[in-house]
Amino acid sequence: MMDQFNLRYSRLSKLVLVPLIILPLLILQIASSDLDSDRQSLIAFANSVPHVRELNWNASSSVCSWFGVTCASDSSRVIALRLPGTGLYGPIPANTLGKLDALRTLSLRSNFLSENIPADISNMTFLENLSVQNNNLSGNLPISLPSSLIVVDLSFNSLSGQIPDLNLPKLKRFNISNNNLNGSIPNSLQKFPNTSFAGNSLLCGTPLPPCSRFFLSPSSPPLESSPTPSTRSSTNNLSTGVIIAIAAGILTVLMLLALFVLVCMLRKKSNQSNGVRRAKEKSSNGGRIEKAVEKSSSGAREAEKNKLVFFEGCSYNFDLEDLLRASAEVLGKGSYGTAYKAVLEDGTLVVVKRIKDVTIGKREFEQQMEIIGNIRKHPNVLPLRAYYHSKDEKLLVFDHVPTGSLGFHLHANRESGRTPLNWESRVKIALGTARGLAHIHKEGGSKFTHGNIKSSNILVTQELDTRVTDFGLAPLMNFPAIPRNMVGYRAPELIETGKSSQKSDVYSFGVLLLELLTGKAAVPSIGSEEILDLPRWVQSVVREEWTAEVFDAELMNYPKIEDEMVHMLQIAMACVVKSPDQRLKMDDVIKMITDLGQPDSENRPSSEDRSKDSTLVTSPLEET
Ligand SMILES: Nc1ncnc2c1ncn2[C@@H]1O[C@H](COP(=O)(O)OP(=O)(O)OP(=O)(O)O)[C@@H](O)[C@H]1O
Repeated sequence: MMDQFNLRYSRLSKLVLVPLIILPLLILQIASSDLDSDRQSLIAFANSVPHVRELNWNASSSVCSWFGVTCASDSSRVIALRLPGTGLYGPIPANTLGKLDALRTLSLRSNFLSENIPADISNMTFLENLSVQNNNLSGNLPISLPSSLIVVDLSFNSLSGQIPDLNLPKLKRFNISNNNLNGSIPNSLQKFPNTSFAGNSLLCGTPLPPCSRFFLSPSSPPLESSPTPSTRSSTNNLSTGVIIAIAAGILTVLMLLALFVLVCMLRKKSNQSNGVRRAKEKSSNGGRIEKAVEKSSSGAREAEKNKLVFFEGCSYNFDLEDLLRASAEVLGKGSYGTAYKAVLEDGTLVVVKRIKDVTIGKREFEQQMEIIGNIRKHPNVLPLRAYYHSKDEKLLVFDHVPTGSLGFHLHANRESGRTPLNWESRVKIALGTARGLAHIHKEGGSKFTHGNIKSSNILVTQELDTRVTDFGLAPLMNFPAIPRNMVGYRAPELIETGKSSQKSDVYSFGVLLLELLTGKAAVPSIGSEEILDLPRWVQSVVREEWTAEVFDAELMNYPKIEDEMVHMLQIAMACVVKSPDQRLKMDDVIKMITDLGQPDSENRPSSEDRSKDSTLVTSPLEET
């Protein structure tokens, strides 16, 4: 009896107890293998995507404690990955992040990620928040995104093609502004404001202006492609009288247009001659600036026939004779000629640039001077005060900035215990330069370029206010008009074609930012190391993960600036992207530098946010 009971008991215990013990173990094992697979995916991602900031994803520590990683409360899966502003470079490889199929939040904003958004993102069937704004992502949008998405931010990338009719029923926030998208906005996304789509010049339809027939919404009814029979017949039935009337109308409009253009041209010409004040001509020789001018030419004799041309708003009261009598000290020899500090007899101090190798004629020279001189006043731009043109001499007159150039402050006397340019000053100079350059671009017109952005052309006042100088001179020389002294600042397409553009100016500006960050010169100069290709050098250092070596040793003593430096590095690298169209625009640069160091809850989590309890799951609407 007892034996029978024992037998039954042992069978029962096998039936009940074994599953009771084994099942949880099995569940645990499955859970741990899921977490292990998440770990593998993250490691594969980190191994194939270079990054400026170290991630500290050690195989020995728990994946749930890794930087930027958040796990579910039972530590079974990775549910959030937040790596904003980490300096991630290059494409997001397929089969890495796409395998994190329990992810709810993916935030990779403000990096340098490029190429397509991988299609396997659609495997993340729980994804609620996708924030990849401020990268260089390109190509078409994936045709399907997880239907669980609540927040999608893809703004400030280079995405192109049409927006597919995505099935995102839960979507509450959507931003795809500032890309290269075209076509019409699908019906399902038309409920979002126009700021969600702005900055895509070829995008149309509600909430943007209506589409032409070439850009139909994937979900809107097709437009009639051919005229209706009634319109066709009415066209065919136009009487000869009507046709003659239309022809006469067109002819009148054309004549009026021609008249209008003629009047405009005459007006412009008279404005130009009124826009300048010509200085009184005197005829006297001898003076030290004149000696510099006279050496090789009959400049002084020519001067008698020519005039010093001042621009409006200039308060100088001297003439060519005064200038020629001024004492002169050479400031330096540049790509366009020699710059002198000239002290006039009444004590007025100016800088005179003697331009050589001008290959264009007088009229073209004057036209270019008019464009430069008429750029309106701006606190960050050094205005051209006057110019002089004769057969043998070409002179430009500027205000003197006694405190010298950024190049001087950054590179001179490094070894001799000087007071280094601190981080705050560097940010102020970067911002001033960006503002000055943006103003020059706007005022000069879309074809007008600075053409010679480099640290010796960024003058810095006592108060660290920036004055951008030496702009618009490249067209005075014939093709290829690339200043010799700007080797390390030249954009790849400028080297190739010899033509500067506003985009090649952005590239040079990016190199200037790298110069501010690294303290290394982009042109060979006395007392500085010869690193001529700063973008390439920085990229190689970042790739090898020697991040700390990128930054100027002089900056290392300032506390709590690492975040700002990394962010500035990102701005710089987004200016020196190889493809001109993918470079930042100066207005965006200004905004980004202005935002530097501001607590940016919308765009940047603070370090406290990053170290939050890994089990804390916040609403995706709050955690972009
Ligand atoms: N208005 C100014 N006030 C004070 N220093 C100036 C002024 N303009 C130029 N300089 C300084 O004079 C030196 C020579 O200037 P210059 O513009 O001729 O040559 P560069 O800047 O070295 O090269 P590039 O001619 O290619 O621009 C530079 O160190 C420059 O910073």
